[in-house]
Amino acid sequence: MTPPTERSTPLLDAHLVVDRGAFRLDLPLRVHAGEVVALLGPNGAGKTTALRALAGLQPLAAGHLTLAGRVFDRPDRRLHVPPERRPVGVVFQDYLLFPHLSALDNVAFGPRRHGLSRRAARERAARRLAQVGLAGQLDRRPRHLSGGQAQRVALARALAVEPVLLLLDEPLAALDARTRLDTRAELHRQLADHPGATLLVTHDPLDALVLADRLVVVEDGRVVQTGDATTITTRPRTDYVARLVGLNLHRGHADGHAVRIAAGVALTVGDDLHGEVFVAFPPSAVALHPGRPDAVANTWPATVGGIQRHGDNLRIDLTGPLRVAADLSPAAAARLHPVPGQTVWAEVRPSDIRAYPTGNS
Ligand SMILES: Nc1ncnc2c1ncn2[C@@H]1O[C@H](COP(=O)(O)OP(=O)(O)OP(=O)(O)O)[C@@H](O)[C@H]1O
Repeated sequence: MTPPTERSTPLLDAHLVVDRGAFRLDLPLRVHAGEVVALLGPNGAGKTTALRALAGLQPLAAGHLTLAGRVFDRPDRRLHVPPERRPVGVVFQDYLLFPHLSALDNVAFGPRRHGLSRRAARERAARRLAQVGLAGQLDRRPRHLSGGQAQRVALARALAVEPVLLLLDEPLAALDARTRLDTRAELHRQLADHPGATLLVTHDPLDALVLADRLVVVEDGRVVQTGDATTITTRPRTDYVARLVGLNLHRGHADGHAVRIAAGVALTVGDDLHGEVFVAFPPSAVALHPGRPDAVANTWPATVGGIQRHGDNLRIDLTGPLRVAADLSPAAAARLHPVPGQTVWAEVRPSDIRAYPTGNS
């Protein structure tokens, strides 16, 4: 989609404040027409709570929720519109299809409730199912559908009410790896055609990166980072995001090209910066040597911790002044023979390190 301008009015404009016991979700959220936003975060971050609040299943403690200019939640004015009166379509993680209804009647259910005649609702449902490639499966009950087909029925059902806001809760989590790949591509096509706002809740970074225009990362009920896929994957701002995108991340103090990271470790970086910075580099950029290498910059002594297989390589966790993951090719591993507890020297080339200020996101 064309990126929305900063000034255009978002279709979804919300500030979700929800209390669940000791946990508080405090999440500003704006999604424009045609935009797909992924809400990404670790277990317990508050993703499901946000989704339930948007659907109207969870009352807000404070804040507001506006869809296409209409207010649906304003606790300070005691305003709360119940789920069934919201222009919201939801694809639940396990789809929640009605087992006793055919695919067609599952999809026709929403339009019927919105007042369409039985015939009009079934016509719309048939059209929706055809759009997701299920024209031949209209009469099938959910138990006779494959996982991928059930997912598409659930999507057709959510879209059949022509929602202003489409909510997807881990939409591919229930599928096996192969079906996931095909269904992800299919879902991407369907979302591109959806004129409303879409919010995708997931803890799978691949789903978020493939399906979303923008990512909002939450940890412990708060937004920790937001941006497009490139920003998130190249400039992580928390350990969680760095792990998600497979980068080593450290904070340090920059003085030109030199960044002081920890006691005794300073890294030379390509970027010329001053003040507090993040430095990020991939495990594949870390070379390991049995003794001190000749390179003058960016070497430090480290201790081999855990060793795991990582694709064709070995992933080594290094302890010492910097906790860093390093990937060793089979050839490099054969030369080094890493064993836990072994002392090695780590080296990263300045050109492989990205440095950026901690201040703005
Ligand atoms: N019924 C409840 N009562 C009290 N606290 C709850 C309840 N349900 C969830 N919580 C708390 O709310 C917080 C957010 O949970 P939530 O399910 O929204 O996270 P999530 O990001 O969706 O996690 P997951 O990826 O594991 O589904 C958690 O700390 C959890 O302990």
